[in-house]
Amino acid sequence: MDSLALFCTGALIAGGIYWFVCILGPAEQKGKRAVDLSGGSISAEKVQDNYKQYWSFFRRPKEIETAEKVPDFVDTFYNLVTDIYEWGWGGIYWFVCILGPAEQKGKRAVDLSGGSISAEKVQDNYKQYWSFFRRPKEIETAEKVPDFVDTFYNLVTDIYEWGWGQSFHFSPSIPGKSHLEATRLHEQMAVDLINVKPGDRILDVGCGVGGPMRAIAAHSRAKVVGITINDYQVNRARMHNKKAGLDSLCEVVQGNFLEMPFPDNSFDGAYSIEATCHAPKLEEVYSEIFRVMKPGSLYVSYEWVTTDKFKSSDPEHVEVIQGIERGDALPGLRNYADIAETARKVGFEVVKEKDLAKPPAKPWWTRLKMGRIAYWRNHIVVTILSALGIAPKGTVDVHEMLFKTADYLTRGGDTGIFSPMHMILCRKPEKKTEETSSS
Ligand SMILES: C=C(CC[C@@H](C)[C@H]1CC[C@H]2C3=CC[C@H]4[C@H](C)[C@@H](O)CC[C@]4(C)[C@H]3CC[C@]12C)C(C)C
Ligand SMILES: C[S@@+](CC[C@H](N)C(=O)[O-])C[C@H]1O[C@@H](n2cnc3c(N)ncnc32)[C@H](O)[C@@H]1O
Repeated sequence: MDSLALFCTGALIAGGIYWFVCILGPAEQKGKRAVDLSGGSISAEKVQDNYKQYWSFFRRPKEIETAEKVPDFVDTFYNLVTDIYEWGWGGIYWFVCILGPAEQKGKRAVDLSGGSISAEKVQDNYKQYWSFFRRPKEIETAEKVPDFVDTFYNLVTDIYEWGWGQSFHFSPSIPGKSHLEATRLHEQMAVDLINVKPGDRILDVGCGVGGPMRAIAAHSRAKVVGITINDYQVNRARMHNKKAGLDSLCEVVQGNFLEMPFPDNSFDGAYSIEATCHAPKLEEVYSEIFRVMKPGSLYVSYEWVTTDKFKSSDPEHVEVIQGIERGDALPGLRNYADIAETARKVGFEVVKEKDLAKPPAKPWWTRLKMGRIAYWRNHIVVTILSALGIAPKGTVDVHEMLFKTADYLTRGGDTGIFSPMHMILCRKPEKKTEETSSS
């Protein structure tokens, strides 16, 4: 059996088991399960008799003469069928919800698109993306990176939202807490670190569709301005902000974080969550952030890095890191030691630095591992939707790329050679120091 056939068979078996379990599982969130089917208010041992009576009464509806008996038999009918209806419709509803929202009001599989790329160009754009990022170490034309990152987010934004939620980042698992709660705590920690007050204006560098921005605005009551290179994300983020009733606190701007459309010294604080890793040179984005921050204000970043366990002489380490780079549009992962050095170089004081992935924190990658069955199911859904012409051609390739990337990320976590949450907290000094003003 070749690998494609093996993959399809595996996917079908996994999908079948999952679906079987879920037919027997909840119809809606807390709905009706097949194992709970009953005879309504008829006791279990009388269901068969009641069915026979019902059937002999309604078998020939045209001949029903005793009209006053009808309501009673209608009642019997509903006792017999209510659970089956609930289960059956629930099953259909549930299937739609497999195709449905990741979070409460998220993205449905039938709405998967190529972002701002028209459906017929998705496959070509994927090929262009892939030929650019296939060998990240060889990327020489750094100025092309933001364009390709933009293409990447056109291709993946809907899949991320559908399969992950509105926050495009990781967070350490927290026993007893859901992914969503752990995500929120990780986001709130960022804004707590930069000491902002209600009404302050802060910057979200690389804001995605704004999951963190909304959580941070709601938690701190600060006004958050987010910037993303991707136009499609701007529209999604604005739509979500409005739906969440947070549009008075959250603003979203399309732009390149290497040349931001904001005046000098205009923000009371800034943060970036797993976004600056897309910059070809960290120094360029850090110096832009430094420029727009007010003197004395704080900036926190969660950076993607290779850790002290990474050995460039180990081919397996290199394979994992390159796999992460190409599946995540990264022009080259940085080593953790470069982060603080770059921050200082652009003029920041480094207040604190800590890898939030290190124990006692619980693994951030368990969510990826646990999601594997869902990825197979998603793969089947995407393949079917794409074959039916509902999802753009190319969506299957993008999904497959993400599938592989999830595996590299998990290996990066398991081996400890990679962290997506190397935290650095920096202050812009009140006055420029001698050293930075002369350099
Ligand atoms: C910070 C970045 C993104 C980090 C994560 C949010 C995403 C990295 C890999 C993504 C995913 C991998 C597998 C997908 C799966 C196959 C699909 O069925 C559903 C979506 C995934 C789980 C997807 C979700 C987002 C990620 C976890 C980078 C880009 C700097
Ligand atoms: C992995 S997402 C993280 C989004 C968000 N911080 C979150 O956690 O949900 C990275 C974000 O960085 C943005 N980005 C990457 N390169 C950029 C650039 N040059 N200018 C502006 N935004 C950029 C992407 O558009 C995307 O929104």
